[in-house]
Amino acid sequence: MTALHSSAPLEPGAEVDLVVTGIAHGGVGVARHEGRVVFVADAIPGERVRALVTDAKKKSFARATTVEVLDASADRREHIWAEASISRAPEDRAGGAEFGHISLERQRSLKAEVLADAMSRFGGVEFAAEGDDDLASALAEIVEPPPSFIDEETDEPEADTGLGYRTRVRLHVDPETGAVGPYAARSRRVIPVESLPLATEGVNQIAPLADLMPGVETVDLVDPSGDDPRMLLTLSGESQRSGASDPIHEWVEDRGFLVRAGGFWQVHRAAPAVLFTAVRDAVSDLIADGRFEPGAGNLDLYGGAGLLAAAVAEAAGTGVKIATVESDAAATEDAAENLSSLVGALAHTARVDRHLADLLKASAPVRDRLRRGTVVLDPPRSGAGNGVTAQLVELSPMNIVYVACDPVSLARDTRSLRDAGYELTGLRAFDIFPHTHHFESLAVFQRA
Ligand SMILES: C[S@@+](CC[C@H](N)C(=O)[O-])C[C@H]1O[C@@H](n2cnc3c(N)ncnc32)[C@H](O)[C@@H]1O
Repeated sequence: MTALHSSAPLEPGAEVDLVVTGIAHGGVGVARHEGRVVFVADAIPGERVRALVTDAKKKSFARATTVEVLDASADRREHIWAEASISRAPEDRAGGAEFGHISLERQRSLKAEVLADAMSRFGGVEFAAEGDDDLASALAEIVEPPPSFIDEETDEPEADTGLGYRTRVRLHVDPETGAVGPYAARSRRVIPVESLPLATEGVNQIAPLADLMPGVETVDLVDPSGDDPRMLLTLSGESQRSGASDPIHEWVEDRGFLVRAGGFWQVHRAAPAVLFTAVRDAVSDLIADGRFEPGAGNLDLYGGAGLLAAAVAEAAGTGVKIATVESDAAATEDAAENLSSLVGALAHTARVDRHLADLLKASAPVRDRLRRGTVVLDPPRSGAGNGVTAQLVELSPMNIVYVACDPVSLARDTRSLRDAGYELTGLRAFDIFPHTHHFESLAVFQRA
């Protein structure tokens, strides 16, 4: 039986037995079958699994999904979401919790491996163990867990379950049946589910999981820290979401932010505070090293509603000069409001590449102020990219504080910045998407 599976050809629909030896970007295991790489979903490095081949078009690699665990890892757990478990057929598994079958500690060490591997292969940065630590334990500490919340009933810190954190969830509607649910992993098939274990209680209370919603395309559930949870609907064939521009309030510790219901806001209920604090601390370190000038041309690129510019101001004082650049006009309006207590803050609606192109044509005194400045950037998943990175290098700010949600994009941009003479002086990572393969990183670069 095993021998038959082991030698089965790699073609869609075939089942093969695989030994999973590593983890790849995207949260999939890496195995080999007759010399060819196979990316295996729902497995853990160290396991032997039987997997269904789902895609074998490429010569260099194939894709497969675990259907049975033959030798389980000690880190395998019952999936946190019954509807995403491997007891279901691959096409019936809910997507969005692809690490939900792994212990939280191992999830974090796998994320650390992905970061270290990306930094080594694309960024030219090798992770080294410090002191008596071996590399594995040094790596294990790179990805920091989110802080515990205090349970309002017991006044004790909540257990670290990695559940109940998403304040934003998008559900989809099956165009034929009207059923509402998440997409299946790697497909656009709507999977009806009984609950959303990664989402907050507020999101779960309003989630229309048992309803049929014909004529609706997407259902966005939003649970702001300062307002009641709400649902934004996109009707079939329309691009606007109902209520998307309604103002809502978010709290980051004791600081209030105005945001649009449909605008960008960090997803984990702890994430705004985690990233605010990390950027504030990075800027405080630059100040302590005499490398930060409050009156220089400081920038918060991809600035959203101004969360990270506010973090810079918390470290550098309310007299800091800083401009946010954001393509969404409504988010820029919110940033202007959120930063209104800072006399030196400006909020621009612009694409970052276009804004930087304008700055590069500015007068010599303006260019000099920008050269003495610090750039914070928090781009979408694709990263700054070669174009914006080249513009940053030409602008040549003293420091770059880069917040990244994709480790490979960060690593690629790290190489460009290092090649241009920037030194990577700090790197942290935060597990603010538990039970998924995602995590956030913060890298600090200093001009030599
Ligand atoms: C990851 S979010 C970060 C927002 C903000 N820093 C925060 O933490 O709330 C990225 C933001 O970049 C904006 N954006 C995406 N592409 C852009 C571009 N080319 N130029 C300017 N802003 C862009 C999005 O609208 C979004 O608000």
